[in-house]
Amino acid sequence: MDYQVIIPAAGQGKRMGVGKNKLLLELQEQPVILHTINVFLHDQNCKGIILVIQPDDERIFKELLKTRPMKEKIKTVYGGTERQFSVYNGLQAVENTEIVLVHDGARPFIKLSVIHQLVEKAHRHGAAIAAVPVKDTIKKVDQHQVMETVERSSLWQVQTPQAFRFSILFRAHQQAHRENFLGTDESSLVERLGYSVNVVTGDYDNIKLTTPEDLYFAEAILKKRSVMK
Ligand SMILES: Nc1ccn([C@@H]2O[C@H](COP(=O)(O)OP(=O)(O)OP(=O)(O)O)[C@@H](O)[C@H]2O)c(=O)n1
Ligand SMILES: C[C@](O)(CO)[C@H](O)COP(=O)(O)O
Repeated sequence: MDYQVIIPAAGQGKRMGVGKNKLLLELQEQPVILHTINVFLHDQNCKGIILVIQPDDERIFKELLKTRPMKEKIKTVYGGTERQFSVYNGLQAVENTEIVLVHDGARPFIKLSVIHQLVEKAHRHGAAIAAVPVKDTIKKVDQHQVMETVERSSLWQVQTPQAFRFSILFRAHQQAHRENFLGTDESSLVERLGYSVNVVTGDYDNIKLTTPEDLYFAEAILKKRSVMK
């Protein structure tokens, strides 16, 4: 089943602390953002990629994409000050698709099998997200004091991709915009409209590169993959 994907890549990478967009850092001699985009470029079911960038990064992203095969699938738009605003800008550039995915540029290890399950679930149910069960014990803490140990059997760590019928996600973003609601993922906007969201079991390798130690994990994942090839 065909789909289009919005890839938000307009963040500042403040928690990575490298003084530039972390998606331009290299993993095995290739910028993080290319690892992410390549997955979708090579997927025949992906009919369009909306890459959301900061104006300051435009020149460098254009240069990176110049030699990519099938680069005509990529449309570039500018992002906003928050991830949600970047995705909203991306949504406005999507044309003619039943299913739209949102996938963080900062998650370069997404697998095609998960993408395809999400697309099918979104087609059938309207909304689907990738997530993995929480592995640690979770506690609520206030000022370094434990308030509560949370029952974890129903807790899942949510990732991207998140897949939706375009009409649902667009409406959810419009409503969030009108009501000044800011969520940390797309699903939270859709949940507010009363839709149920399907959960596809993702992959613990699908990490988001957020803080410096994530780069070590990323190198380890790439190494494991090259050994398994
Ligand atoms: N205004 C923003 C903020 C984030 N993102 C993108 O959303 C994804 C997930 O965000 P996060 O990991 O929080 O990235 P940053 O915002 O760059 O990180 P930080 O919060 O540490 O500055 C990243 O691919 C990032 O580029 C975006 O497109 N526009
Ligand atoms: C959407 C997301 O990847 C789900 O885990 C995440 O919430 C985005 O990251 P942020 O750091 O909250 O912007």
